[in-house]
Amino acid sequence: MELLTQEQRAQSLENAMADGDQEPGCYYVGVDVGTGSVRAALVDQRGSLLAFADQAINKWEPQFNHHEQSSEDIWAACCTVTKKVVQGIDLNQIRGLGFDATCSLVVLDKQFQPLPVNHEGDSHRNIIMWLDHRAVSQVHRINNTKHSVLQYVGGVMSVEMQAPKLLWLKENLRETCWDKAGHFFDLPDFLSWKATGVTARSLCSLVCKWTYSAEKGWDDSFWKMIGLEDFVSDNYSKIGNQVLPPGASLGNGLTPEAAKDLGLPAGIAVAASLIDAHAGGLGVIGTDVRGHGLACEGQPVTSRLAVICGTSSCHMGISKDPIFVPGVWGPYFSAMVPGFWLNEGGQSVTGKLIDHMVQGHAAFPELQAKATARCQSIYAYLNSHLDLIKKAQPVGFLTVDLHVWPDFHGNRSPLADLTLKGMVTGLKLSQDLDDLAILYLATVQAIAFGTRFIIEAMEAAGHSISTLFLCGGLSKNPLFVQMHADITGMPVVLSQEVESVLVGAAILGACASGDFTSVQEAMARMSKVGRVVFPRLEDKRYYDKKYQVFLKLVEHQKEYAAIMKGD
Ligand SMILES: Nc1ncnc2c1ncn2[C@@H]1O[C@H](COP(=O)(O)OP(=O)(O)O)[C@@H](O)[C@H]1O
Ligand SMILES: O=C(CO)[C@H](O)[C@H](O)COP(=O)(O)O
Repeated sequence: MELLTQEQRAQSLENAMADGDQEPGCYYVGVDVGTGSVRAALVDQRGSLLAFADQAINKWEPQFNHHEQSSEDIWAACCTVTKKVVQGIDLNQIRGLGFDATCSLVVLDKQFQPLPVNHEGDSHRNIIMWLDHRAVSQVHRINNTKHSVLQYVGGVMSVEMQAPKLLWLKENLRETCWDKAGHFFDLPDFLSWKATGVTARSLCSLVCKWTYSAEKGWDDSFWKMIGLEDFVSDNYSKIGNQVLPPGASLGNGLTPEAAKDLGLPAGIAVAASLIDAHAGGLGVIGTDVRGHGLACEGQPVTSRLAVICGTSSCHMGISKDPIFVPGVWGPYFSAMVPGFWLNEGGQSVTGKLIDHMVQGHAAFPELQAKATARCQSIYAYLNSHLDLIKKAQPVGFLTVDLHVWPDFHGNRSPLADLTLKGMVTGLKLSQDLDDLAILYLATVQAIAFGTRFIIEAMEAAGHSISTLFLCGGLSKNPLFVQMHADITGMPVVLSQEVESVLVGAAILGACASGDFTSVQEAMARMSKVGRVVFPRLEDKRYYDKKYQVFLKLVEHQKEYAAIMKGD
C-alpha cells in the first residue's frame, strides 16, 4: 500500500481549498476489480489519490477456454484493499463509494449463495470470466437469428457477452446450476448488491453486455428466439428489472454488514457501478486539456478516444447521435457518459498477450534474472535493452522483418471474428535476449496497429478522433505509449493519476454522494492531464509500411483457412 505523508495530505487539502471546493476534506473510495487484481483508492474532490492498495485474485482455467473466478474471493479482496486505504482517515470524511469491475458473469442461487459454473460442481468457482470462450456454439446460434438487438453490438454478438454464457449454462449445467439459479449478475452489479443489498442493475452493464436498451428496455422476442424465454416469464427478475444510471445512489447506502466488512461507516452513499473500461473512460475522457497544444482543445469531447489497456484493451469513443460501426460494440446510449452514445472497440488480449509472448520465450529465465539483479521490472529491462541494441536508428525500426498479428484470443474489433489466431512472421534460429526483446517490441507494435485498425473503422463510420487518452496497466509502459502515438499518428494523453480507472470509480462515489450535480461535472473536476506523448511523425512512412504488412497478415490467414476448408 502507498499512503501520502502528512505534508502531502495537508498540501492536497490546501490545493482543494485553493481550487474552490465547497467542502475540502471530502473523500471517496473507488474499488476497481480487474482481471488479475483488485485495487482500491482513497480519492479527494480534485481526483488526487491519497492512498492506494491492491491484491491479486484467483483465476481458474479448468479446461482450455474456460476461465472462472470466485465472487467470495473477490469480495474478500475488495474488503482487504478498502480497509487498507482508509487506515488513519477520519471516516466521517468519506462521502461515497463506487465500484467498477470486469464484465464477468456471477451466478447465485435464490438465497444469494454461489452456484457452480463448472462440471466439477465446485460452487466456489461461480463466475464465468469475461474472456471465457466456452459458449462458441451458443453465440453462433444467437448470431444466426440476425435479431435486431444485434445492431447494437456492432452487428455480431461476442462470445464474451452474457447471453451466450447464460445459454451455455442452461444447456450444460441444467440441474446443478440453471434450475437452482436465482440471480445472474454482471460482476460490477454483484459488488453494488453486496454493498447495499439492492439488486438494481447498472444501465452500463445491462446495455453493454446483456442487450438491454436504455430507451426500450428488454426485448422479449430476443430472449424467446434464443431459447431463454425463462427470463421473460418471470419478468427478468433474475437478470434485472430495476435499472439505474451509473453514479446513481443505491437504496440506503452501505449496509451495516458490508460496512463492517469494508471498514467504512454504514449508510455512506454507494453508486450504481460501471464496467472497468467504462470507469477508465470516465476517469480520463472529460479532462481539461487547455494549454497542452492538443488538437482536441476547444473541440467537442467526441474527438477524444479513451483507450483502457489492461489484460485487454478497450477503445471508448462517444457521439451525440448513434453511430453504427460494423464490428465495434454499440452504439450504447448513456452507458458511459450520460446523454452520449458510446462505441466500444476492443482487443481481447493485450497485456495478457505481451506477458504470454515474453514468458513463453526461451530467454525468459535470463531476462528475469537480469531484471531482478537490476531491481527492475521485466518490461523496464526490455525497454532499456531495446535502447541498447537499436544503435542510431529509432527503436521501432528493429522490427523491419518481424511482424505479429495479435489475435491470439480471436478478434474483438473491428473484424468480430473469434476464429482468428495469432501470427508471427520473421522468426530466426537464435533465441537469445535480443530476439526476445525484438519479439516483445513487435507484439507491442501489433497491439498499436490493432488500435489504428479500430480507429479507422470508427472514423469510416462517422467518428472523428484526434487524441487518445490512455490508462490501465499497460499505460505505465513508455514503449507501449510511444508506439500508440507513432503508429496512430495521434498524441497520447496520460493522466496525472496513473490509476485513472480508480478515479473513474471514485467519480461514481462522488456522484452518488450528491457532491457534484452531474457525472460531467465530476469528470471535469476530478480528472487531470499528467503528460502528453506526441507522435514522431518522421517515422510515419516506416509505420505505414508495417501497417500494410499487418493488414496482409490477416488477409493471408483467411486465405490459409479457405485453402484448408477446400476439397
Ligand atoms: N509497470 C508496468 N510496466 C509494463 N507493463 C505493465 C506494468 N504494470 C502492468 N503492466 C501490464 O499491464 C497488464 C495488466 O494491466 P491491469 O490494468 O493491471 O490489468 P487488469 O485490470 O486486467 O487486471 C499486464 O498484463 C502487464 O503486461
Ligand atoms: O469487455 C471489457 C469491457 O467492456 C473488458 O475487456 C473486460 O471487462 C476486462 O477488462 P480488463 O482487461 O481491464 O481486465
